[in-house]
Amino acid sequence: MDQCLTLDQHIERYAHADPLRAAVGAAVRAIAAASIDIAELIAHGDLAGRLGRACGRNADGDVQKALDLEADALVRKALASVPVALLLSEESPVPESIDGRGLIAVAVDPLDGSSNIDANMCVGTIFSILPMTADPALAFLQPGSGQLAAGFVIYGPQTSLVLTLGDGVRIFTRDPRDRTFKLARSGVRIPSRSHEFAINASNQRHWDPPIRAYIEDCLAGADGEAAANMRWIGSLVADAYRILSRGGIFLYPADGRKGYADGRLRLLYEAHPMAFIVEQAGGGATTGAARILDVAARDPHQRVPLIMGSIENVRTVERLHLDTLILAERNAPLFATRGFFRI
Ligand SMILES: O=P(O)(O)OC[C@H]1O[C@](O)(COP(=O)(O)O)[C@@H](O)[C@@H]1O
Ligand SMILES: [Mg+2]
Ligand SMILES: [Mg+2]
Repeated sequence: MDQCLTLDQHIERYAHADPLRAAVGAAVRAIAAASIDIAELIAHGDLAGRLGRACGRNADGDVQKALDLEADALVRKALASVPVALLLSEESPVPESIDGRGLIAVAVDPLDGSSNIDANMCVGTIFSILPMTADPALAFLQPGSGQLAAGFVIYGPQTSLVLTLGDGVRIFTRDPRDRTFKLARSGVRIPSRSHEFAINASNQRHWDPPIRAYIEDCLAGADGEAAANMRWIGSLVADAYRILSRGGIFLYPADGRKGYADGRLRLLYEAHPMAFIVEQAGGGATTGAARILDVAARDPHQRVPLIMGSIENVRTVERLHLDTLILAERNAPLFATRGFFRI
């Protein structure tokens, strides 16, 4: 690993006189610069609880906090000087044109995990970069496999930027002394199997049979193994960072609640970039029935079930979904035995 390699130096090497790569690199640098401002805003302290104050609702109906809007403004300002053709933000109803000659389209979740702001817990910024299409209306309708780059910043005890440019995953950590990101880890790999799972268990009664069966077996200790450990932070960036560090599986499935037929997370600026990162680190990301990177959006704020992490765990969840389909076709009872592991 290159000791003390900065993000800027890494991007210079990557961009290397290629106009499309130069545009990608410029966008990553701009988002990284905005993220340093966001990190400082958060670290400055929130004495009056101002950052967590609700101030409206976004196009998707989610409550917007002051920090959601400030992060959005900072990212937007940083990208204004970059050749980005289209920008889609969680906080805007539709994609916006920025630079008619731009070569790339950027989707961004300026502030992920906003329910954690008041609790002084980790939040983040997530982004995905796609090549611009001849017809602008098609730019955000590409499958996730079309992404040129994806990343997220986690504002935690350390501020770190997790990045893939399609050649593995690197983690850069902010050095507060000179406001730069420096390479902390390269060639990040997710262990192929893990006993740690992350799901919002309060929704258990609404889950479909495959998810219910998987979690039941995690808790029971399937196949004579030790029972699994559970972690749920409620910030996708933090749950993803933990999985990149030590493995595990994250599940935000579809469930039976009104408005959750496709889960909670948004395809273009949450699931696609996370799936790209996780696959580049040797993990898997699925809806249960399809690889996330094969899914193309129908609309900008589309939601999608997201199950990602250690590849063997993800494959097990996929197998449970397939088994459900097969059993439904045969009209067979789903729970002949307690769990699907024993079908
Ligand atoms: O509150 P829930 O339903 O458990 O959802 C938590 C999930 O929602 C999110 O906060 C959604 O992201 P936003 O905060 O950007 O809307 C994820 O970070 C997290 O994984
Ligand atoms: Mg989010
Ligand atoms: Mg958000």
